[in-house]
Amino acid sequence: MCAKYKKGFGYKTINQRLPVILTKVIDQVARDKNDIGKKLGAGALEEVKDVIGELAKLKNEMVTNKSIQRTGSAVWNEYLANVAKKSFNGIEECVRWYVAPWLFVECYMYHRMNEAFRTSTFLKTYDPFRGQKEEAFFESVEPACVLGEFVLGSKNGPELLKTLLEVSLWGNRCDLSISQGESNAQDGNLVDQLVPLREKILANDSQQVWEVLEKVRKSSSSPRRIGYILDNSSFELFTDLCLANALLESGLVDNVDFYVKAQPWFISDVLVQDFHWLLDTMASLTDKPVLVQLATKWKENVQTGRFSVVEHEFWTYPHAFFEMKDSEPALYHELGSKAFLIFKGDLNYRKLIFDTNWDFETPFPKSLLGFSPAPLVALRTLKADCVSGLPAGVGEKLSEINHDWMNTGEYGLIQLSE
Ligand SMILES: O=P(O)(O)OC[C@H]1O[C@](O)(CO)[C@@H](O)[C@@H]1O
Ligand SMILES: [Mn+2]
Repeated sequence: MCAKYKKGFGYKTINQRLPVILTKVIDQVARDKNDIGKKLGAGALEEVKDVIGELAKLKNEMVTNKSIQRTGSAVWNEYLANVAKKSFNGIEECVRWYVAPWLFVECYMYHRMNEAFRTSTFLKTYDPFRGQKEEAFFESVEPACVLGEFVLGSKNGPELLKTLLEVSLWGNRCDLSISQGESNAQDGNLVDQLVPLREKILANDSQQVWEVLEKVRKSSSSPRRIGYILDNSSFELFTDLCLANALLESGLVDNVDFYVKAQPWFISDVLVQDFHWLLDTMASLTDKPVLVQLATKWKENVQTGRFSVVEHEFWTYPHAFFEMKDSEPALYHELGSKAFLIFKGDLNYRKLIFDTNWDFETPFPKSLLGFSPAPLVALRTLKADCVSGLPAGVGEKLSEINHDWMNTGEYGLIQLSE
């Protein structure tokens, strides 16, 4: 899929969404300029100007449909060469913003943005999205308290697990990329919304997920460790922690390894510091005892290693996941050592199914193209126009009602591949 078809979501993304997102990054850096200068001195101030120049250049390349440029990253250059080889007779110059695969181009924008920061001296670890992520959590403190009370007051077992799979799924509606950085917090009590939302789950394997996890619980291999490939910070991360908490406390698994991005990504994606920020912030909200209680528990899990946070550059590469086995065999092997994997969100889903226009009814495991390090579940609200594994007729019916149904975040999936 690429951005050349004006009716597709790819076109809208390259033509409207990404320029807005990048402009906001430039504005943010410009706003932070004086602070950075005051804190770090004149050298830093000069550098901020250079970074803004780089970002403006990037925006110009995007809106004028220039060729995708090589960068300082061998991995990205090799991927670009392969895209050229596969679709453009090897001519890299022909790989332009509107004709290159959409997934590649969208990731490339964030890669180039990060390169501008990372190659600087003073702004190496600057995260232009930090403020938005933090604000998003403060906007969802009330729904988080309600959910926290629910989690603490519930009995472990299949019902709670299935409920929390849905909670974590709908947490994925709160990403800041779909809203181009505008506030997109959880609205109201999510637990109460679950029943009416259920009809929006187009494929729901939560019972089978429970059965697979029961097998994990009974298995002799110890410790029973799962990998949780996270997506967004703030309320979504809170829902993920609630699910992980239930997995531990029900005795289904012993350890949860959370995989996070190593660079600011798609605005709201979790970085290591976002993970710890959330726990520290919850612990500091003394007028919200339920959040303090959960933070204490989860910090203890981090200290004892029952929770761990792992960053890996692969999650900010352009590769589809079926390519991981060859391009990042060590990570594939590492995921293969887990008893179960949870993949969150739209971008991870697109990478799982190679961002391909599958027939709606193609079985989900088949659309993973051989990616199968361990049994896995995808929890994803649909925010891009690709999907697989739908029951007969469902996709066709929804297309008749609203041609944009795959891009709105209104529908969800809980899909298992054993
Ligand atoms: O945070 P998520 O669920 O991966 O969504 C990321 C965003 O990227 C996209 O996949 C592509 O732009 C959107 O559809 C979505 O807004
Ligand atoms: Mn995201």
